[in-house]
Amino acid sequence: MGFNEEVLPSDRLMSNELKEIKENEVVVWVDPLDGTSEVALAVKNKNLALLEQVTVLIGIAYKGSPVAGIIHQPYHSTSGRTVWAIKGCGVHGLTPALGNTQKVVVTTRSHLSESVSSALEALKTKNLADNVEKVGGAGFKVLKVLEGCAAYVFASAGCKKWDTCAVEAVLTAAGGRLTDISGRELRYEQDVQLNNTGGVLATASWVKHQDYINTIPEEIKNGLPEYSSKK
Ligand SMILES: Nc1ncnc2c1ncn2[C@@H]1O[C@H](COP(=O)(O)O)[C@@H](OP(=O)(O)O)[C@H]1O
Ligand SMILES: [Mg+2]
Repeated sequence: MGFNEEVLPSDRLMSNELKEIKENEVVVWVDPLDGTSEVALAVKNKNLALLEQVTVLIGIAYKGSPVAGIIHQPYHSTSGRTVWAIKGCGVHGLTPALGNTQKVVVTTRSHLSESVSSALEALKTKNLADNVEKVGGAGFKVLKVLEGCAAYVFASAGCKKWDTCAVEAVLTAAGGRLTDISGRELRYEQDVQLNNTGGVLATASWVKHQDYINTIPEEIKNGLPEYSSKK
């Protein structure tokens, strides 16, 4: 990727801050097919409804933080939809829910583990999860959070930076938050470790992120260490 230096510096409308961005400070994280297991299952079982859970994710990080994201959902309704956000410019393609009568928590359908189940049980006891829905894909789960679910909880280590960069940008623009399950920020520099080893916790704007962090038991958090942000 490069900048067209003949165009950008000559654009008088562009702020100095934007002109000063260096190429190596920008990283684009792409997941061309999020919800891979769901695609496989949809084909195997001829269950085309599962294709709704498939998304294409493009996230842009600047100095390690997500600043823009695109979540494209090709099989939404009849013609698909594209939900996107740029830091400071709001969310487009969907109107984020401002609350809900129930706190529905979404989690993995195909990568369940003991730590994921235990974290969900703990949240239920503190009324932070009235119901749990198991669905595929990081993109689809964050769309569910934007549309009225309270949180996306994945207390396990398999999720990657390309699963979370775009969705974090969109969720943050909607007033929500995405961290690991211990509340640590996820980093997106180009030489960062690829796995989100500390798990994923994404919450809607209308619930308290810290309540979810405080409720997930310490032994689960300690079982998911975040290694050095550099390889
Ligand atoms: N145990 C595991 N092994 C491999 N990938 C995993 C994993 N757990 C989570 N993931 C990753 O997290 C993403 C969301 O998982 P899930 O749908 O189970 O919530 C998956 O995206 P993909 O569907 O693009 O592979 C996959 O990259
Ligand atoms: Mg993925």
